[in-house]
Amino acid sequence: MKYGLLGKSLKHSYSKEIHELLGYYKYEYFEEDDLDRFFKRKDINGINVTIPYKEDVIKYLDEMSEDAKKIGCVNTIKFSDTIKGYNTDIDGMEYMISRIVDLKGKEVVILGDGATSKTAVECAKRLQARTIKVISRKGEHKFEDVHYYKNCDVLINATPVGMYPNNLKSVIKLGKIRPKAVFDVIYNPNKTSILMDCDRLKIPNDNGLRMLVYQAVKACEIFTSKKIDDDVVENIVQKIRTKNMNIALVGMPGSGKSTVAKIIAKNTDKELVDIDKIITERYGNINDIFAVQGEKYFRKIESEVLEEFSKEKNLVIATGGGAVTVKKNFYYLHQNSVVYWIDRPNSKLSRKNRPIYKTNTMREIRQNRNYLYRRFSDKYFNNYNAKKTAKLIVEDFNETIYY
Ligand SMILES: Nc1ncnc2c1ncn2[C@@H]1O[C@H](COP(=O)(O)OP(=O)(O)O)[C@@H](O)[C@H]1O
Ligand SMILES: O=C(O)C1=C[C@@H](OP(=O)(O)O)[C@@H](O)[C@H](O)C1
Ligand SMILES: [Mg+2]
Repeated sequence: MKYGLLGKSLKHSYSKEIHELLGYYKYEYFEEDDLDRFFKRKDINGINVTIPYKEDVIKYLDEMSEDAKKIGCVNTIKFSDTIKGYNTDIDGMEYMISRIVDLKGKEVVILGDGATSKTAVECAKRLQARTIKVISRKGEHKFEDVHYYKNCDVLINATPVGMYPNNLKSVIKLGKIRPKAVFDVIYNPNKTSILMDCDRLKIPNDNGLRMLVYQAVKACEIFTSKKIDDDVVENIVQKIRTKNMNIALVGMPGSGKSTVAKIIAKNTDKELVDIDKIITERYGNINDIFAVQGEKYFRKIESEVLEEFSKEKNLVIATGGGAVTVKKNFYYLHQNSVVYWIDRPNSKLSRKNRPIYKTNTMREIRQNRNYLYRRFSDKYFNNYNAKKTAKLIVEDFNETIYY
């Protein structure tokens, strides 16, 4: 019995993890250049199909489901007496959307015109949207004209722009359009720049993880002829988020970020990334950097290191106390992290080896930064006792990533 995913570059896929959590079979990755060769294999029972083969596989099929025919894309194939293609992406998309908004009678704008966009169009039709506009780079309606649809109800990003490792790229700016709900089929990073802007503007949104898990569950049902509960979907979504998302700490210099982050890493399977430590390893002592090249240069390299690490997964990130003074660091951090502000009273803050306290008093720093710590963080904890703080943060993280 062989099950797996057919595609070209599958390093970052979550499919193996999802299917194996379902527990019915082992799941392999088939990275193939030659589809003729693959479809000659006799040992395959079921596969999922991903970029770039969702249309290319059609010629090898004996039958197709109605949805697959309508969309013209196949993401699931069952091999029995015949080879039958299905599209369960559309079911995943329906699940993702319908948890948040009823599409009936709504004006929908879809970004992109590739395979996922075709799925989104059929999904919007199935859910009885009033109007469906596809905008793309080269099509009839263009990304730069997105402002024509300023008052649309629902926006769906069906492009891969902004997907890891090209984090924070986006085909449109949300300011030009004010939908009432937004969906992004991307799930790595957890939040694309569009979704972070939605959070800021309190626009309901979801990323593509639920769609991904749900399409896998529907594929599994096809493979095994078993019915799987929606609870299982939510359970897997939570497990993947717990494993993939980061915990990031911000707060005053000397408030215990490095200490608490170390304890969290010890007590979870998350890897510790102390931004100051990496800067020291790469560029030398932080006191010397402040003394020789100055604070501005330090902020530049701090941002670069933060950008590099904060798009990775399953980390505990201890930031330096001044990370909040650079605006773009907000986006670096929030794409994959729940951000915690930890604090201690001024009298308890450590000054040792902290060049920032040479040029500014503690009061000044607090005055300049407290509102930034508040703005940057999702939650606040008084770091009264480092072990306790670490424990409370992990508990909170496990609860809050479930949304
Ligand atoms: N809750 C706490 N109680 C007492 N000392 C603490 C606590 N948290 C951290 N410390 C101590 O404070 C100092 C600064 O901690 P550190 O983790 O380096 O802070 P930051 O990374 O925020 O600058 C260290 O000596 C650390 O052991
Ligand atoms: O607050 C700041 O401006 C700084 C805090 C330090 O990190 P800690 O907060 O870990 O002390 C370190 O990044 C650097 O000395 C600058
Ligand atoms: Mg530190």
